[in-house]
Amino acid sequence: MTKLSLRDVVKRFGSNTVCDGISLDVAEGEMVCLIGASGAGKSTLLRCINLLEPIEDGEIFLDGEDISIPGLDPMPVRRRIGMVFQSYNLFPHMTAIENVMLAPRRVYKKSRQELRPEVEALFEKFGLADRMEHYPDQLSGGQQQRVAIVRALAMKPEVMLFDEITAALDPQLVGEVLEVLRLLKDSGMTMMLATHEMGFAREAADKVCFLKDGRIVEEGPPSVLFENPTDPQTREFLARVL
Ligand SMILES: Nc1ncnc2c1ncn2[C@@H]1O[C@H](COP(=O)(O)OP(=O)(O)OP(=O)(O)O)[C@@H](O)[C@H]1O
Repeated sequence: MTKLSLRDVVKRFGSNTVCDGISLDVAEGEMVCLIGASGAGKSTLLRCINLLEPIEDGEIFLDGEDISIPGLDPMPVRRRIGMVFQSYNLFPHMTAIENVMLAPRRVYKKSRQELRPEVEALFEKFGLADRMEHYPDQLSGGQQQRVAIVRALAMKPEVMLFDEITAALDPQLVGEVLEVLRLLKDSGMTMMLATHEMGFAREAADKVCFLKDGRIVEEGPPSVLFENPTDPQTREFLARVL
């Protein structure tokens, strides 16, 4: 079943067309990786889906419902579509678990006692059970990013968007964050990633989209896109990065 559907999405910054008519379907439980050179429009597309950026044209559907109608309250949509960024932005004066419980306490008006069992289970699931009471500066970058993912999951989203979440990490910490993505995929989460981690996209994605100048130039399963791309621009990009 299609969970997320983009139809001819156009996003401009002034005269710069950053998403130039993007159409894409993401099925329930699917992991879609957006790849492409810096400036291709990957981050902007994710930000449009999460309604962080208004779009100029086109539609975005979540479970068949148009979420891109101008003037629509973005907050209920953002509860359903979680997003994690390159910078984890945890509050430094709060422990990991307090960081994670903050939004659900405020948004769902739940008490710490009510939230704690489910939040602890998330920390456990992602290998952070012994880090719950640590402050961000007591955690490695990889652990902080995993806490940021747990924080997004605590809102019980139906779709997760990840924008270059390993780009700021030391290479030896990338693997533990990618492992979290694998676990999430195995648990059935619908996910979209902007990534430069070609090895991960190749091995874990259901579908890979190559973006160039705000357009999807080629899309398909990694076995086709990486092994036998039909588009010359895709071939040229892959030859450069692989
Ligand atoms: N808030 C903004 N205002 C003006 N231009 C912007 C804004 N955000 C992004 N852009 C422009 O949109 C284009 C696409 O940027 P975007 O960050 O989406 O690319 P990307 O593919 O995610 O690149 P990267 O891999 O470096 O993250 C760039 O030309 C960028 O300068």
